[in-house]
Amino acid sequence: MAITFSRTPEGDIISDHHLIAQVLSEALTYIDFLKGKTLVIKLGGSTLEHQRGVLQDIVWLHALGAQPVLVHGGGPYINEWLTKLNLPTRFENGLRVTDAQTLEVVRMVLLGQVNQGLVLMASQVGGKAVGLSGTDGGMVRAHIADERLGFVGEIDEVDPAPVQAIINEGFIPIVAPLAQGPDGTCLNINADLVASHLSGALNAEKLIFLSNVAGICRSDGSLISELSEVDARKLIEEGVISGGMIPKVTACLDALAAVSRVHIVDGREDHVLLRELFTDQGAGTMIVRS
Ligand SMILES: Nc1ncnc2c1ncn2[C@@H]1O[C@H](COP(=O)(O)OP(=O)(O)O)[C@@H](O)[C@H]1O
Ligand SMILES: CC(=O)N[C@@H](CCC(=O)OP(=O)(O)O)C(=O)O
Repeated sequence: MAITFSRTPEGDIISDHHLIAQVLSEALTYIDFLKGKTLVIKLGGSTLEHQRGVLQDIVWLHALGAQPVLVHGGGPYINEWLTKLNLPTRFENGLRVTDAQTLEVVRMVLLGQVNQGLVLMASQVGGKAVGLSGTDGGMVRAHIADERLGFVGEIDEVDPAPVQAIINEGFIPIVAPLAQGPDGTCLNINADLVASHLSGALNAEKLIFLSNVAGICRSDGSLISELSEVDARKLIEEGVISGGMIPKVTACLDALAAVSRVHIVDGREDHVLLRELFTDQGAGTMIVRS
């Protein structure tokens, strides 16, 4: 193999071999640290078209000894099916207004289409995944908090046992955001909130949101690399954080009670998970306790 040479920003000449050794030694510390640690990764519906690359990284993380748990959304896919069926799409503060007919579509799309598609894709990239939703084993229990939103749940509790059993058997759990209501009904839950509650219940090391933006941005579009709880609430009040970013940031803030590292990163970027987890500089926006 031919060795090529390049210059560092400081002007020093280094070889490819030198670079590879540098990257590996930086990564090895993180690889060692993440062994046996639970990582909850939320893949937004906005980013599902990049699922192959994301799943490849997740399968590698699993092979390296970490315990990744994937929670997925599917908002745009639900919208697409509602349009095909001539049903309306309506959101209030980033949450879907869900009547009985909409709930049927939500269940079919999230479980029948998105969840199963992810499980099959994980297998295509060499992993073994098991798909489930919050209704399985009564994992996510919720109640209707606001009648105006219809069958949308507010989470009461999460029992991590079904996901933990899947992890213990050596599989990667892939979770759809549905919940059991008080009388055994099915409720629609925003996937960001499921990811946040599940990360707390699993005592996860990290919670990472993959979305279709570089991270949280200011009103001029520039990226905020670190955001405190107080500033996050201010940006929501000012309307700088809006739409689907509201439940995401709310979920991040809720998670901070139990999980010390919460990130929002750009799921469209190749290997963003590996960059976030295995390099010193990280990626996207990190939300920190005030
Ligand atoms: N301050 C902000 N910074 C970045 N994105 C924002 C902000 N406010 C609103 N958004 C919107 O939030 C969207 C991400 O939320 P959402 O569409 O629900 O994604 P996902 O499907 O990944 O959960 C972005 O595409 C962007 O349009
Ligand atoms: C109550 C509520 O809003 N549920 C979401 C569930 C899917 C989701 O969260 O998908 P994203 O990650 O793509 O936003 C919905 O019906 O769209």
